Amino acid sequence: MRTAIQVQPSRRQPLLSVQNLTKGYGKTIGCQNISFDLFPGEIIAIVGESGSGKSTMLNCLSGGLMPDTGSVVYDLNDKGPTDILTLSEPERRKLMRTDWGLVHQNPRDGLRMEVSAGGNIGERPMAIGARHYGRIREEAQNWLARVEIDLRRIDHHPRTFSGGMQQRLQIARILVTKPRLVFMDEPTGGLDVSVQARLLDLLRQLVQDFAISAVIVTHDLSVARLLADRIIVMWRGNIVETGLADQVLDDPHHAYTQLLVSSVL
Ligand SMILES: Nc1ncnc2c1ncn2[C@@H]1O[C@H](COP(=O)(O)OP(=O)(O)OP(=O)(O)O)[C@@H](O)[C@H]1O
Repeated sequence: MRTAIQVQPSRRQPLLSVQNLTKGYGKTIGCQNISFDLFPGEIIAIVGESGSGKSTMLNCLSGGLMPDTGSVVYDLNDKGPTDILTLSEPERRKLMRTDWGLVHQNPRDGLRMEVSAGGNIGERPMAIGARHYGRIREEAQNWLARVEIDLRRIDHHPRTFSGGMQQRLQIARILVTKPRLVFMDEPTGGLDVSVQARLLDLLRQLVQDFAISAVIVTHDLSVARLLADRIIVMWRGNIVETGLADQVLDDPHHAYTQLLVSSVL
């Protein structure tokens, strides 16, 4: 597990504060009364079985879905704590391009498949004003090296890459602008076990190097153990347990968490 920044939470301002987030689909509960704070540099994993409400919650946080009730207060660089649900669509899009990033489970949803690997990495810097071609290309090369992709592939399209390479490229595409908050939806899902292990090592290194805060949705408890400082367990749309990652995994209190942990063992 990563070492959390050792500052008393009560003295720190949360980077993200989620209060009473609820989203239903007709009579079906998506997620209900979700509240938690995420502090700067912290990684939270949201775990739970299929249908427990993880994606609904992540989509409400990252702007893909409008919740029925609740607030998502983010400490904006220029304005300070602001409920992002009150931002206009262009303001939200700008936030997603700059201070936030979203890593999709399927890299095809996060990459532009008809654009070269270098072009994929250069897009976010260009969107926030980078114009010098040589510097953008150099930055793309640096990021390809960081995510262990052969620099000779810089002009190749991601569709010619393996699944693991595509996922690493998607991560480079997001992290190049050093977002303060990254949402990840099953970042290692759909990959072979050995490819998953390599990706997890890489992710752990990158979040440490760049002091990134992240909310990671995963049904894989080993991903949560390796990357997260804290774990939130969801069941039937509700949070049933939350705590330090090792605590939750080694000494689960709620019967559902106990079942989840024992099913992996
Ligand atoms: N678009 C939708 N329309 C109707 N019901 C939905 C929709 N999306 C999700 N649900 C329901 O909301 C509940 C939570 O689903 P959600 O996809 O958020 O769970 P999850 O934990 O992310 O599952 P998975 O890991 O399979 O993605 C489930 O009962 C699901 O059937």
